[in-house]
Amino acid sequence: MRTNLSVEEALALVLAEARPYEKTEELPLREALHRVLAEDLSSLVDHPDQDDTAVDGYACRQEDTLLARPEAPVRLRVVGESPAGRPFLGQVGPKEAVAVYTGAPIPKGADAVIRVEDTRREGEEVLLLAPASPKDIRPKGDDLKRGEVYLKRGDLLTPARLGLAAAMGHPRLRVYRRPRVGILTTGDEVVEPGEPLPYGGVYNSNAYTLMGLVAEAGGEPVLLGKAPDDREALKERLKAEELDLLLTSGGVSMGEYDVVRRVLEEEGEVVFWKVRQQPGGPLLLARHRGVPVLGLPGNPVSSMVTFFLYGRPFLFALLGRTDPPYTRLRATALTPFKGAKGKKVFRRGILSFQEGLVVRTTGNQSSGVLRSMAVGNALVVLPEDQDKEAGQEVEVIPLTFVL
Ligand SMILES: Nc1nc2c(c(=O)[nH]1)N[C@H]1C(S)=C(S)[C@@H](COP(=O)(O)OP(=O)(O)OC[C@H]3O[C@@H](n4cnc5c(N)ncnc54)[C@H](O)[C@@H]3O)O[C@H]1N2
Ligand code: MOO
Repeated sequence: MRTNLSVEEALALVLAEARPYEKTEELPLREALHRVLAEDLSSLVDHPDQDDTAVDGYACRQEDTLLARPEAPVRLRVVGESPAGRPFLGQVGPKEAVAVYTGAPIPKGADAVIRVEDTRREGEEVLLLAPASPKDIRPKGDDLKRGEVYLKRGDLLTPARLGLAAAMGHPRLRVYRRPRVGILTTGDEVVEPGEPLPYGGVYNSNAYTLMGLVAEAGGEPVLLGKAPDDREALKERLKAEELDLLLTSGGVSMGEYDVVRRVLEEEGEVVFWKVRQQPGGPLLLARHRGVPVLGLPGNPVSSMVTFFLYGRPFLFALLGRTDPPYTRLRATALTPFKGAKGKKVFRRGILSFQEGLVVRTTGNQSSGVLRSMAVGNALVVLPEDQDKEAGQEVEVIPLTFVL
């Protein structure tokens, strides 16, 4: 077992646990939002499927219209119309025009379009007050070319990408199944909200913060409740759930892991324990029957921060996601931030934009103060042995994308 690792060493070991993940399913478009594509997607069509018009107006031959001016309009005969969805199938000859509507194919023979605002209609004729031009023609394949790959395996299906998949003609998409992430609570003092709080008791908040973070990271949270006192019962429980990652909360500070630790020892191995960081110093990585286990420290802030910094990147790596698990920005500190000797520190801050990015502290930075995570929207990263004063630049990791 390794111990006292740097954040970077610990993250590398966690990511090394991400084995190729092959669990996929096919979903209709309407169910695929925020899932991750499991295959490259190429377009089944050209879009537009032929040259079409980007404006309402008249399609004609440019050479007929070159001299058109408001004082000397050019007169063309309107031989038909081509609304979107009902294309004009004839030919546009010299001195002829076809009324076209945005999205309609350009009829054969025409090579230019004039906007309706630059024309005057007189019965079967149209007067052009300016020359027609090809600039409002969208060439075939301008947006999508048949056979070309526009979405990649590992791409998160955002609303725009879901629309793009639809535009390419795909009714169903092969996506990764959400990795199943077990959340196991430990601690005799921990009780469920709704139960009476015993002397020295604490309500279980970690199960719910972790449930939310797992879902946000694309996983399927599997709430396993509190670790039973009985080793065999815990083994059966874990076997039945077929997990891709197991999170435990609490009981890691002095390596006393009770039932959980003994099950891990009997059926698995501990890869590392303790990282030079705060909060989250006592983080533990283990393996249990091929499933990586992150032993998250019980303090509410520590369990959230360690999941965000290690669990979330693990899930992204597992699915080969093309977007990063989090971003790093630089902001000006509005308040001082205290570092720690020999440890990388992650303070909670409120990040906002005031001519530039600025960040201020959420107040009490104790690992037991969950409010700091609820009020804050970013982690302020302090390298080992470094305090930051107000006015200095700091590294920040946004926790949400709403500032
Ligand atoms: N002698 C030492 N004591 C501690 C050390 C140390 O190095 N030496 N490390 C401290 C650090 S740092 C942390 S973080 C915590 C980690 O503790 P554990 O992972 O062992 O967690 P617990 O002791 O079980 O609980 C800590 C704290 O969190 C509360 N808790 C636990 N589970 C939940 C839950 N599901 N929901 C809400 N709150 C929970 C628990 O009541 C405790 O207050 O250890 C330090 N101690
Ligand atoms: O490292 Mo512990 O996570 O401060 O509270």
